[in-house]
Amino acid sequence: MLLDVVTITEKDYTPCSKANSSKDSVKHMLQSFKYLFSCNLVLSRSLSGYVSRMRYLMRLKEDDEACREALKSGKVLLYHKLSPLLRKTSSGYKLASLKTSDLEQILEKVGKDKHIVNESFLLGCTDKDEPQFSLDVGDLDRSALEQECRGMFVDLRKAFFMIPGPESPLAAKGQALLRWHQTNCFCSATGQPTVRNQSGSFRVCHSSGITYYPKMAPVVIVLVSDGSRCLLARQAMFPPGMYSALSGFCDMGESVEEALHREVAEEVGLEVENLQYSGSQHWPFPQSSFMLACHATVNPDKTQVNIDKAELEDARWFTYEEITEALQNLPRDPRREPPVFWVPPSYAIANQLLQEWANHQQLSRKLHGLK
Ligand SMILES: NC(=O)C1=CN([C@@H]2O[C@H](COP(=O)(O)OP(=O)(O)OC[C@H]3O[C@@H](n4cnc5c(N)ncnc54)[C@H](OP(=O)(O)O)[C@@H]3O)[C@@H](O)[C@H]2O)C=CC1
Ligand SMILES: [Mg+2]
Repeated sequence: MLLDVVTITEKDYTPCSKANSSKDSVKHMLQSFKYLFSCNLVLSRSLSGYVSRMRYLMRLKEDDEACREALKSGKVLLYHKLSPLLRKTSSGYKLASLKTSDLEQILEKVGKDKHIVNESFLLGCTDKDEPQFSLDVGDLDRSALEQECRGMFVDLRKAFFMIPGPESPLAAKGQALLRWHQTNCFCSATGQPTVRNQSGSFRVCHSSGITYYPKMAPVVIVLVSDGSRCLLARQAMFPPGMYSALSGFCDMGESVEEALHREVAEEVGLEVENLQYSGSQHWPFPQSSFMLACHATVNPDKTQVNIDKAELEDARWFTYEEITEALQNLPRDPRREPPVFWVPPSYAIANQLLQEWANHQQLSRKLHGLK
């Protein structure tokens, strides 16, 4: 089924959609399909299997005893001071996912009480219906653990370059949940300790009765196009040569559209139109952000950028050729000298926006008989 859908082309869609769809919306539909698949929303999976898995996870979040039971037969992703444990395989590195019983033995070998596994937080469920958890063992000896686990703890940013793409969201989620619990141990109203439920889906202050749920900060990210070029910017803190789409935190009370118009106006002094939603992503750096990604256009006669130097070091328009070259030229190896101009890697939603923009440009060039 996956192959059937992915090989549908714009041409295939055009006859049945002529009556009510423009070519742009057909392209957008195709992009949305590709995005669904890249997100691993596995449509071929039977609905009942997916629904029962979600219902099972829901029960684990609500029922502490059921969650404790699930942990016994589950898998745990181990972190050390928020760095995930990776294991070498024949083809590279993978996130290490330890059986709870194996982890208990490892903990005993390094002289720790095996019951600290109960401090794990529920992350989800594998395709084989195994519940998955995350646990930070940052107060234990790192090298002793690495030896016992036959792996190594790697900073998450570096780990993203090493692990297979589909594992990145899970590694990020594990870290985000751990960080949230580590930084929300006290009630902001009473200063009293908060207590987690077994799954870690919330913390409660028994003194004030306030329940705290894990939080993400909504961020808009937008790739602005003038029809033939796209606008990228860099902050002084970015690695040398890296440019990305414009982004910014939503203010309290703002809609995505308002945040997006405001951020572009603030950062580069332009007014955008034709907003088109592309997708979303949880982003763990530096704290949990919820990235909402869109495309937008500006009038090709009004492309003069006026940079807010407090926020951005540079912002400029890039051609289709520059973008396609940068997309093929990702610095996979952080030890190598980066190219003069490069863009965020494939695990970042900025990369998805650029891929979509390049595909769109390629199609419209074909339609206009250009190379
Ligand atoms: N996944 C992806 O493809 C990409 C992800 N991003 C992420 O998007 C996020 C936002 O982008 P950025 O352009 O820096 O944002 P902004 O343009 O809003 O600029 C950051 C400003 O927001 C302040 N700030 C920090 N945290 C928050 C918050 N939770 N709510 C409101 N304001 C805040 C900062 O203050 P101060 O620093 O002074 O404390 C700083 O002044 C970053 O976390 C970045 O990593 C960005 C581009 C690509
Ligand atoms: Mg910004």
